[in-house]
Formats: sequence, C-alpha cells, structure tokens
Amino acid sequence: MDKIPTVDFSHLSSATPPSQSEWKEAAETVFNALSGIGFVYLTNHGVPDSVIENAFTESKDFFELPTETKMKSLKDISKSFNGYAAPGQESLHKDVPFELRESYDICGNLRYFPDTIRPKFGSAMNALEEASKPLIKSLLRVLAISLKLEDTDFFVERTKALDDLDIPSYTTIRSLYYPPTWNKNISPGTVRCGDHSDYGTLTLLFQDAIGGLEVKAVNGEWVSADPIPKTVLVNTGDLLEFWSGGVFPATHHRVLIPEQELRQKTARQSIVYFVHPDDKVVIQPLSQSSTNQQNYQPVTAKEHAETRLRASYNY
Ligand SMILES: O=C(O)CCC(=O)C(=O)O
Ligand SMILES: [Fe+2]
Repeated sequence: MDKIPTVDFSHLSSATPPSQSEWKEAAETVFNALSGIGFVYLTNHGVPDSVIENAFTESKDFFELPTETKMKSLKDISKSFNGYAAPGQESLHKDVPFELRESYDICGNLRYFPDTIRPKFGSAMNALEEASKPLIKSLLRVLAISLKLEDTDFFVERTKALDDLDIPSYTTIRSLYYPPTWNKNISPGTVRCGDHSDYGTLTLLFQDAIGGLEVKAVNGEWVSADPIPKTVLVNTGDLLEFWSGGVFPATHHRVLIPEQELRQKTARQSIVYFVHPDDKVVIQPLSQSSTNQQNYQPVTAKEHAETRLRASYNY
C-alpha cells in the first residue's frame, strides 16, 4: 500500500453510540491502514472545524511575536516539557544539522501559557485538546478491537491521563510553526522536520493547507501526505509498534523545505496531539506476530518516552 487511505468516522463520532458492526467495520479499515502505510486520514472525526481553526489562529498570533518575547516562554526541561522551543533547538533526526521549526508544547498538569501577552492562546489549545478526546478514545477502542483483544477498553484504561491530568504521562499537544524560508540563508541539509517516527501510541495531526509532510511507504518511497480539508491525519508511534508486536509499524515521516517559491514565502502550521499511555503502564508485546517476545524486555511507558525524548533535545 503506497497511498494513505481515508476512512469516514461518522458512525463513531455521532451522538448515537456505534453498533457492534460499526465498531467492527471501523476496526477493519483502520487496521488495514495502520498495519500497512501506518497513516490514515479521518473524515467526520467529530472535532469541530471552528475549534481547530481557532487553535491555528491563536498559535499563529503567538509565533508571530518577536523572538525575544517568545523566548520568555522558553521550555525549561528541568521543570517540565511545557513551553516554547526555538528554531534548531530540537531535532528529530540525529544527522540533520538544523531543523527549521518552532513549537509550543503543552503537557501534564504543570502547564503554563503566555497569558499576559497572548491571553487566548492557552484556552484555544485547551479547547482543541478537549474536543479531540472522544476521537482519541474511539481510536484506542478501534485499535483494541482490531487486535482482537477481549477487553476493548484495554488501551483506554491504560491512557487514564486523558481524563485526569494528575496521572503522569507524556501525552502532549504540540503547536508547530515552520517559518517562511524565502530569502533566508538556509544552509544545505536544513529541513523543517527531520525523518523520524513518533514515540507514543498514536498521533493526531491537524495541518494547514500548505503541505510538505511526507510519509515513508512500505516500499521505501516517500509519499506526500497532502492536506485534505476537514480531515485529521492519524499515525502510530513506536511504542505501539512494540506493544502490538510489530503489527502496527511506526512509519517514518518528515517535512522538507518546500521547492516552490510560493510555499517558501508562506509559513506552515500544524498541530499534533501525541497520545502516550500513563507513565506507569508496563509495555510488552501483546502478540508475537513478527517479533519474538522473549527478546524484548518489558519497559514502562515513562522509560520508553524518556529514552526517545533525551535523544531529541539539543540542550
Ligand atoms: O508538522 C508536521 O506535519 C509533522 C510534525 C511531526 O511529525 C512531529 O512533530 O512529530
Ligand atoms: Fe512526527
């Protein structure tokens, strides 16, 4: 499979609870996508457009502030993973010299926002987070059903931090801003976002109309994950790859510097919601389909995330 499929989620996001057969059908289609190319577009996902648009607008307002103002919200990883990261500060691929993007991370219960300068940014991001939770829970159920687990709430019950921020987890909402590259002295090898896989269970990605995200297909070719209006893109992280015994591969993806002048002159924005299990959850392969369980040591969700995160901070 070298194309990212699109799945209609209307049955799972309507006010009427889905029937058994609707769950099963969704599980089959999502399984085919996530066990193949590892990415899927969802339509009718239930996250209101106005909430998504507002999060983009307020994020843009923050990122367009002068650098010295944004630096006041700089992430201090000795305290928490919340806050602003400047261009080049974090990299997702060890061999990429400089990744030209800015981000603002929101996670856990010790969150803070630049309320004095941008009072609406925090509430817009919190609103998107809240509005995405029913979709995330449906997706976690779909994963359990598709893996034929008896307990369809298996993943939901291990992701309790979604409803209780006092439960520690690495679940994070990240607003990303890729500044225009036109007329800048960009050194060779600079990318917007280096080739990487995500770290957690699954990721929701809301992207604007600019595009640039590429996904590595099973045959090794890079496939464009073009923006499709009103969809959310979902992919799996490497913790789920391990947890599912390799059934769901954590597909690599990247964002390069665009070649067209128009796209170089325009900033790109995306908002990603990285879903992780609660820190204490012990992860070991649920099936032995493509891995030999005996070769794998169980790991807590916290240990897994920390090992991966440590490698991505350049400070
Ligand atoms: O901005 C994008 O489209 C992708 C971002 C991403 O992959 C990430 O932050 O992990
Ligand atoms: Fe990613």
